[in-house]
Amino acid sequence: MKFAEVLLPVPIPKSFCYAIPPQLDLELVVGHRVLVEFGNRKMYTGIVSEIHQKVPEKYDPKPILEVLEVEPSVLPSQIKLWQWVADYYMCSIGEVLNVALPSGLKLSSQSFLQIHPHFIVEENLERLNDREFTLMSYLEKEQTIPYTQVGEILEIKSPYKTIKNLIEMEAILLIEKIKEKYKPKMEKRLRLVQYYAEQPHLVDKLFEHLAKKTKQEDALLKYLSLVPIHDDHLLNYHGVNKREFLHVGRPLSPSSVGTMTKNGIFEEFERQVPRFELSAADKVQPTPVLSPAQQECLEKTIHGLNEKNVCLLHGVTGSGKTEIYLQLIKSVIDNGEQALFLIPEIALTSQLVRRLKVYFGDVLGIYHSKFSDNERVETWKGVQEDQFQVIVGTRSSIFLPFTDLSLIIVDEEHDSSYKAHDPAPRYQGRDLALVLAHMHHAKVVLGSATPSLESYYLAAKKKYAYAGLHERFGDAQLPEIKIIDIKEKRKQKKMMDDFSDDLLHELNNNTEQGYQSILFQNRRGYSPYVTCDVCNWVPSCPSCNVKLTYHIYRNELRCHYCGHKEHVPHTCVSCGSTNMKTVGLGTQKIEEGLKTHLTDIRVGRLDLDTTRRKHSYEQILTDFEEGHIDVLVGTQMVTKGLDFGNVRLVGIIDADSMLYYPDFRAHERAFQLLTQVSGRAGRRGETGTVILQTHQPKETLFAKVARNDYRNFFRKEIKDREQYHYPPYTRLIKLTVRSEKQDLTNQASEKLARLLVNWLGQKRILGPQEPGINKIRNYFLSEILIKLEREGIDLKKAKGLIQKAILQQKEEKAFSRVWVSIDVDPQ
Ligand SMILES: Nc1ncnc2c1ncn2[C@@H]1O[C@H](COP(=O)(O)OP(=O)(O)OP(=O)(O)O)[C@@H](O)[C@H]1O
Ligand SMILES: [Zn+2]
Repeated sequence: MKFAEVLLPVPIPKSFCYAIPPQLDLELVVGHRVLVEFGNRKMYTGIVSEIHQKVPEKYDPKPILEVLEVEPSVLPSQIKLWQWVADYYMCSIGEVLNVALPSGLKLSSQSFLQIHPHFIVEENLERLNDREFTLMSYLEKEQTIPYTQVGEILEIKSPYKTIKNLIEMEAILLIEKIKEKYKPKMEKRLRLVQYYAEQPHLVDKLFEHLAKKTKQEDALLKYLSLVPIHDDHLLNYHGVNKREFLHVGRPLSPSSVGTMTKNGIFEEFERQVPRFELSAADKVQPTPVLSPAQQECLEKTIHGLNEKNVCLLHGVTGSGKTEIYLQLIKSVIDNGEQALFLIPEIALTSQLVRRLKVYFGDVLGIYHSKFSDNERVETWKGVQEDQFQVIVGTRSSIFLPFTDLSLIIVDEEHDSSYKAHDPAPRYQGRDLALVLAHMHHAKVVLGSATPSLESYYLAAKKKYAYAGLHERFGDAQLPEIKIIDIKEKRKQKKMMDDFSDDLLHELNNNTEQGYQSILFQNRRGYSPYVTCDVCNWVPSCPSCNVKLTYHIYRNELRCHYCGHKEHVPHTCVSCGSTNMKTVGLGTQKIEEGLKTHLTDIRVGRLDLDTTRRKHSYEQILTDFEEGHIDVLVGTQMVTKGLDFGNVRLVGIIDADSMLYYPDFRAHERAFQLLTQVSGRAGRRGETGTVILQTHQPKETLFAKVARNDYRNFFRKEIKDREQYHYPPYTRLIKLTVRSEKQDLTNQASEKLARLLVNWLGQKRILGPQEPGINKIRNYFLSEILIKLEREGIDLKKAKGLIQKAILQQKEEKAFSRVWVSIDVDPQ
């Protein structure tokens, strides 16, 4: 008898043993998706992680019900990675599986039954017992029913036997019904019938024919101006988007165009809208020629990779790091191997994909959290079957089934969106990329204009190779950064609301000369709210301990943690006064202010509120790129890798708030953000300008940003980290204790902290303390921070003790409704 260890998507840190029925014995291998029963009548898709002959001692294993595929979807190397993630990030392998595997590959008790297409109930009445007959009649009526309903229909507890008989009889099929059906988006297009397109002289005849029908003539003219078939008749093949043809530019009469279609001049056809539209011909182009400085940097990188496997590519903003990545990826493709190009969450734009598609064509696959299940499964299969040699994707693409990975590029490696928060595993994509590479003997390039302190530290210690690129591509220079003293300006009455005279002047000037500008406002920790002018009462969220944020357009208050909304109160709940006023400074207020001070300027806004819908982020950037927006106001979103040649001015409304964020990374973040946003200015041709407004013009960090002096920034920051025992000198693990009662949370966290102090020592435990926001979604929170040394400590043992402490506490009855989440390397 053989057994299989099966991984299930449940938060229990182990695999589960199932018996392999004899008929499945030959086909089953590690990595297969199988259907199993778990708990009471629940069915799950599991992944076989091991096949063995050890008979379980304590229980009688249930059998595997089905093998769901011929070729396994998961590779043994992936299971190894999942296990690593579970161990390092202190969660169950089931939780990893849950994040790693696209939902399209996870069948669960939500599976469906359906009549086998060849089975006719009337002809088989004698073979069916009563129960089976009841179920089949039901199915004839309903077509498909969920597995979970079968018990109810038959009024029995465990319906599996009935189902199994019916499957064996080939009376029914078990199917995986995908919740979100993949519907390709179609568009209606229009083109000349091929007959005319191939013989342009006939088109001239056509004009004679249409001489008195001006509307039709008009339509034909417009078509020919859009699709110059006289130059190249092949252009006709793609035709034009029908709706745009009718309504964009000179409008046409739909009925005339309809007549022309009826008369066989135009023809309509449908085309699937590509997920990322390609503008150029779908031909693969040669990668760009590198400048001498880029070439040198490329050679240094290759040399570095050969020596150390990991290379930090530190290139100033606009230096053309992407072009260097392209060369590296190109040689991977030529060798017939795979490359993974990781980018931060928001940076996956059609701008970038278009750029890459042009060079790599069909071997480029895309993987994104915003894709539907089916799209993700498509990419998954494409990687496994070697259809894709290059994957560009966000952090979850680390979990794809690579067979022959030889290079990983982590672009903007400092970006905090590489870190996953909830749910577990709370992994750091950059760090995990290094682990994945190690498993595949692949190389890693970490690229950034503002490297994370950790990566630069390791490069300085010669653990990583280092390749610098200190100049911008072409003749472009780094922008000139002007520091403006807000306090001084106020004194001189030269502040108009939030704008200094210099900023308004530059904005005006820049726009008049036909250039574009970006205005950055870091809203984090400094958002607009409503307050009572008499008693200072501020409305807050009923379920979270936070102030509500004011949204000017809808004139309402919103909680940014749970989404709660309410009307702006007219009277103060606390003192009854009617003097309610708005305070604070968000992107919305900047946008409004700008419109009043510079009336002729077209302003756009890019932040969480304007980009909630699936394509709105793209849309705003396209509008900006096409010049429909003069000034783009935004949060951190405007800082990430945007490459617009026409931007010459960047304004930073208030640089100070970032410095005081209660986090040991505050200075690092501020340096990175300010440098990155400044780097959007003057990327081609004329040198850009940055106006940085602050109340502390003497702050040395700003001077370092202005001089682009990463090295001195690093020197000071790393000293502080060493002195106060923070990463990269230590490792942090953050525990968040959570319950519905404040007392209970406090008791539990204090007790847990005491236990940890006993086991790990006083100096390694900080807290418990209430976080700045101590109540979210009706749960009260408390945090414990554990600091572990980098060296000379048994990390595995320490983590084991932490887990044991949490478990031990959970077993106490008083704390059964307390939850503790673990965040290793919090960010
Ligand atoms: N060798 C080259 N040939 C042609 N164009 C280039 C070359 N190198 C860079 N460029 C152009 O210069 C601009 C900046 O390059 P890129 O976006 O790769 O910079 P980056 O280093 O990624 O900057 P950032 O860190 O600011 O995002 C791009 O528009 C790019 O197309
Ligand atoms: Zn809330």
